[in-house]
Amino acid sequence: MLRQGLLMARGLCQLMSNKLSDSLHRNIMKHLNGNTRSGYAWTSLQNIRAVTMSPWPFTPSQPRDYSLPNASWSSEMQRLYEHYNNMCEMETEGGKKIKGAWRRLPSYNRSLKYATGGQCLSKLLQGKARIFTRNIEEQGAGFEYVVFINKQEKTCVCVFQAGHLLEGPPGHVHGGAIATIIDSVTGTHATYLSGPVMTANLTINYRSPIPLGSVVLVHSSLDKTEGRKTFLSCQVTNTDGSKMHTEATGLFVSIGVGHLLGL
Ligand SMILES: CCCCCCCC/C=C\CCCCCCCC(=O)SCCNC(=O)CCNC(=O)[C@H](O)C(C)(C)COP(=O)(O)OP(=O)(O)OC[C@H]1O[C@@H](n2cnc3c(N)ncnc32)[C@H](O)[C@@H]1OP(=O)(O)O
Repeated sequence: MLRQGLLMARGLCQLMSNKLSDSLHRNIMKHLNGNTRSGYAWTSLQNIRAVTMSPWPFTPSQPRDYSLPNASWSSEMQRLYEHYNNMCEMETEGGKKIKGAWRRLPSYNRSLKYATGGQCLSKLLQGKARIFTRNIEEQGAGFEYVVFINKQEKTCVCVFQAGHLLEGPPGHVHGGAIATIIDSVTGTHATYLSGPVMTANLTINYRSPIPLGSVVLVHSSLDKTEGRKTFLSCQVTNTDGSKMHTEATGLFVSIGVGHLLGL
């Protein structure tokens, strides 16, 4: 089972390798080609692909990239998206690459078929597994967010608009939803830095409530790495940075394919 998982993961990575050259992909390939401690390529794979990935392993059509603007995005959300997007590496019409420190991470709503769904689910339900933050179909109702990574500074920022289905205290965002976006952003950041990881510890201080429907920034930065451990800090602020909503620290431990396959 482990060998099969590794072979499928490696096959998929190779399919993508012509078009993928970022460090996240290199990180995953390094792990797949290395020992079994970190030999799988779950959700990270589709999250690093932009529009051109082919062939897609689930459906004949391209999957939706949830990190792109949609009609539910407020003008503030759109403005911040453009702000960071304008600092990303870009290709001009002449095919020339303009360097930018930032990179937008595409985001899809499911993991790789062979590495998701959970051993406790029937085959039918395994196919229905969806990423927690991307499973509300109504645009704007749940988590609207886009993640940008700064390769040079090893930092990460997420522009997050919290929809009406994330209510906790009246008119404000649920603490669990805040924890979810923090876990997702820092988990993605840790994966980008260290390859496949799982959250071992997340410590959260809620400083001020986040109004439902507002846009906030989720900043993640690397504190240190120690062997298999990646330590990150995270702050959630309003969009001009004048108000601290939430502070967190996270520990992410590098894992191998066997960990998720129950081996
Ligand atoms: C995260 C990946 C994201 C991928 C993103 C891809 C791109 C984006 C795609 C889609 C976006 C979605 C993003 C979602 C993100 C969500 C992430 C989650 O929510 S993960 C689910 C919740 N977490 C669990 O369920 C773990 C459960 N725990 C475990 O499985 C194990 O405990 C594990 C793997 C964490 C460690 O187990 P061991 O057996 O491999 O290793 P041992 O020896 O126990 O620990 C290694 C070192 O870490 C320390 N350690 C472990 N746990 C610790 C803790 N809680 N506090 C402090 N230190 C701890 C230990 O003391 C040890 O340190 P010494 O090497 O001796 O120095």
